[in-house]
Amino acid sequence: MNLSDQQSDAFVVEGVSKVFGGFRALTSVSLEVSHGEVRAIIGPNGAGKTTFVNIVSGVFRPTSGRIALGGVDITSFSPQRRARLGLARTFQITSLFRGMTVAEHMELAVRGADTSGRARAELLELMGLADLAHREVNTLSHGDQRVLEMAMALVLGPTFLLLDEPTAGMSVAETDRMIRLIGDRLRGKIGVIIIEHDMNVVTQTSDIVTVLAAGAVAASGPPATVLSDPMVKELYLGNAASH
Ligand SMILES: Nc1ncnc2c1ncn2[C@@H]1O[C@H](COP(=O)(O)OP(=O)(O)OP(=O)(O)O)[C@@H](O)[C@H]1O
Repeated sequence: MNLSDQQSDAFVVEGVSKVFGGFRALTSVSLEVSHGEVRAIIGPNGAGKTTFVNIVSGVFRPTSGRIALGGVDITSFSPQRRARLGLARTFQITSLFRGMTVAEHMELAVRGADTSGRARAELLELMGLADLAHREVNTLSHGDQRVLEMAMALVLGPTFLLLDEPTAGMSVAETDRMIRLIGDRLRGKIGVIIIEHDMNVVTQTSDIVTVLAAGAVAASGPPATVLSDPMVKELYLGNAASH
């Protein structure tokens, strides 16, 4: 894969490696996510998922390799500059402010950009949060808080959204709602990269699953194929080394 050959609206990771001290956390990871695609990244503990998220979002620089968004090489861009180019993200740990309302969080999320209050209200409506606009966030359920974080990430109209374990800590009903939001509201409209442990979520939301193991891509393909692959099952059972 060559950055100059890529589809211009795709998100491209090309030969990315990351070394911490003497430890190689990622080894030549390459993937390409199309606009409108939902891509799940899975892998057992320690596979390199968090390192991957931090590199994609601009928290870490890769030791080698490149990242491009919409034909622009963003490898050296800060998280803020990536966001301005259309790459939004949510975090594993919730990052809301107690005492502030849902609507105030949406204002905070636009960071002074020229967006209308009406557009923000429509987004809240779309995400099922309209009735909660004037509630303080600490009075919301965990599920509503996570959906608000997603709405905040969407407020500037990103072309790609990175979701870091969006269903972590959710009840079954909350998880089902998140699956519907990703499937109905995001899929086909923007590119989504979802880091997820729940295979039910992966199966129901993603077009393609990429499996990371020991810092490298071990498999990639449609969820039904990848999740039934004996090698992938063994990775999760922790006995891949015996084969
Ligand atoms: N800052 C760091 N310094 C040294 N080693 C690190 C650092 N960050 C991560 N690692 C190592 O890199 C490997 C991959 O870690 P990473 O957190 O990316 O995996 P993960 O797939 O997110 O795991 P989990 O699902 O358990 O969160 C691990 O062996 C980890 O110990």
